[in-house]
Parts: sequence; structure tokens; C-alpha cells
Amino acid sequence: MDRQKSAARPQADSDEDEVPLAVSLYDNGGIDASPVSDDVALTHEESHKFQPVPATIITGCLGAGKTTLVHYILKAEHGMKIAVVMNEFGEEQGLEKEMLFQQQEADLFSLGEWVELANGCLCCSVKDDFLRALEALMEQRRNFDHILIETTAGLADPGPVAASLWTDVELHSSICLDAIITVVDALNLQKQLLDRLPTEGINEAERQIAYADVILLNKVDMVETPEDLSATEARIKVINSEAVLLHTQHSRVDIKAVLDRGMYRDSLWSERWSDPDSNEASNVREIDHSHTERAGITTLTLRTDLRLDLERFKRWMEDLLWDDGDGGAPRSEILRMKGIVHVTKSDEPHLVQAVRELYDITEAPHRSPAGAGLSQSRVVLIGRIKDPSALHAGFEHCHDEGGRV
Ligand SMILES: Nc1nc2c(ncn2[C@@H]2O[C@H](COP(=O)(O)OP(=O)(O)OP(=O)(O)O)[C@@H](O)[C@H]2O)c(=O)[nH]1
Repeated sequence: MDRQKSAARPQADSDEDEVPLAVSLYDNGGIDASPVSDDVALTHEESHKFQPVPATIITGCLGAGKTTLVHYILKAEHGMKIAVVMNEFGEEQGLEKEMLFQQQEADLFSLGEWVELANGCLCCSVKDDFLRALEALMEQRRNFDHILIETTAGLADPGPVAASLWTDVELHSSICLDAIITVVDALNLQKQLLDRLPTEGINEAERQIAYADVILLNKVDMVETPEDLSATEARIKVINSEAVLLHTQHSRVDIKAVLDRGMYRDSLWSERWSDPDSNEASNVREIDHSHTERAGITTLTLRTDLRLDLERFKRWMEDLLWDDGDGGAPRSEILRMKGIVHVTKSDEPHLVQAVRELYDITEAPHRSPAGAGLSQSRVVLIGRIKDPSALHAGFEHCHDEGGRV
């Protein structure tokens, strides 16, 4: 497995450098400030010992319906215990928790733990603290089967946290990234997409859509006409044509669509991705790139009938993901990449994943249907595509001179 440029996990330097963590423990939906006995923790820990707990990142713009989704999941009958992690700013701290219990205390049968990070923007200063907080949470006890990480509006960019969690699998962590769910406000998205930060270039809403594995187009009840809704959906698909896109009201969604997706577990995602009947596959749409130089983030699909030389392909990816350019021609900025490719010297298809600068190329798991019957290699790039023809040319340069698949 190639995992390049993986960021080292931050460790607490000293006792003074304590994790700024407020962990409250709840059991069976009731409020109980006292920790549950170690016996219970140990028993649970034993049973989960070798299974990393999946973590779902829930992101989206202000008021899109993220908390509504968390509440919905906590009330749904899925038989799982859920730990909720969120970051809050200043006076908002404690408010979400308060509101949750005010509204639905009796129904919260699936809430295992609640962690609130103080004063936080997960994507910058609190990122390290966040990872350490998760680690501390995992060390304390294992009263949960799944972790929901709700980012407040402070986390404009879910990429760094997603990459950290993904990297962590390599460090044999007890947590693994399951999927990134982006909740979109169907009424306001078009306006939010115009909010371009002058310094950064990439819009916050766009970035959140780019990283999404599943997009909930929420608040559809508030959109006036079907045409408006179609226009918003079309806009989302230009940014990320790969994500599963679902219409929701009050974030009500089939739980299977948001939990245990395994989007970063090779065997699971590749199976779904290569199944022509699956939502994932049917969702794929080719984008017209004739206007990409004025677009923000978009999706580009590269295909080939020829086998790729693995080393050349790796070098191409590294160049694409790591090289910031030399100030010359504008370069594409790739946030997310997925693919199934056929390479020389192997009969098995290879799976490709990248989140920001991290990438991973693995042989498809044995007996996985990935690539079965697929004669083409397919690589999907999501990001600021400045130079589609250069990307096509670079990909073609990875061809092995040898024959077809
Ligand atoms: N009409 C309508 N209202 C919704 C829907 N989903 C959520 N809301 C309401 O929209 C408001 C904001 O929802 P939240 O779930 O708090 O949104 P959020 O993304 O967590 O908001 P922040 O944490 O402030 O960024 C609440 O009053 C919800 O009840 C929907 O589908 N339709």
C-alpha cells in the first residue's frame, strides 16, 4: 500500500499540554455525569478490540441541517450506540447539547457519548486537539459503535480532518473514516456558492461538496419550483458528480445511506463503485469542461482502454497532488480522487484513493468484483480543474506501451 506524505499524529507533549476536552458520558439516553464502571468499558473494549470504530464527518454551511441530521440519526432505530463529537464557538458551547436534551431526551436511545471541543475551528488550530481528543475518547471507554463528527460553521474545510482520520488507519488507530456527509441548504446553496473569499479562491460551500461522499440536498420543501431544485442539483453535480446525491426534508434519510458506508475501505467502496446498478455508478455523469477555466471546483473523469504503468501513474499522481507549481501556468488543485485502474504486471485491478495530498493505491481485494467485466480504467478527479487537456495528456502518458486491458 502506498500512503504518501501521511501526517504524523500529534501527541500531547506534557501534562501541561492537556487535551481541551469536555467529555460527558451518557448511558441509555439518560444524563449521568459519572463514568460507567471500568468493567463495562473493558467488556466493550474486548469485544471491539480489533475493529476500528467508523467515524462519519457531517459538514455543511450554516443552518443547512447538520444538527437536524445528528438528532435524526440518534433517534433512528439502527441498533448502534453513537458518540457525537462537535466543535463549538464561544457562547454556542453547550447550546447544542442543551437543545438536544430539551427536545428529545426520552428518545435518545442511541447516544453513547458526547464530546464538545471548545473554541474550535477543526480545520486549523484545533485540528491537533481534535485528534487528541478523539484518541482520549477512545482510550477512556468504548461505549459506542460509531462516531458522528458534526462540524460547525467553523469548519469550512473538512479535508484536513478527513485526511487525518484516513491517515490514522495506517497508524492502526482505533478509528477509521467512514464517509463525509455534506448537508446542503437547497434554498440558499446558489447564493452560498457566490460567497467567494477573495484570499482563498475556493468557496467554502464548494469545498464541502467536493469532499462529500454523500450529499443531502436538504430543505427541499423550501424551494419554490422544481426548476429551481433541478438547477441546484445540476450545480452540485458539476462540482462533484461522484457523490451520492439525495433529496431530504429535515435531514430525514435512509440510515444505510449515511452510516457504515465504508467509503474509505477498499472492499466496500470499490464494490459499490463498480456495480453498474448502484446509485454510485448511475450517479456518474460526464461534465462538459469547455468552461472550466471560469468554474470553481468540478469533476473530471479520465478513462483509458490501455493498461497503465504503475510507477508512471504514481509519479503522475504525486506531481498532481504534491506539486504546487512554479508560478507559471495555473495548475489544477485536486482535493479528492478515486479510481479503478488496470496496470501492467498484475491481473488484479488496482484501487486509487486520494484525499488532499494523501494517496493510496491498492490491489483490489481478492474476489472483490471491482473491475470485473470493466475493460476500462477510470479515474475521477475532483478539484479546481484548470487544465483538463493537460490532465488528459498526463494520464495518457502513464500508459504502458503494452496492449489493451
Ligand atoms: N423547512 C425546513 N427546515 C429545516 C429543514 N432541515 C432543517 N431545518 C431547520 O433549519 C434550522 C437549522 O437547522 P440545523 O440542523 O440547526 O442546521 P445546522 O446546519 O446544524 O446549523 P449550524 O450548526 O448553525 O450551522 C432549524 O430550525 C431546523 O429545524 C428542512 O428540510 N426544511
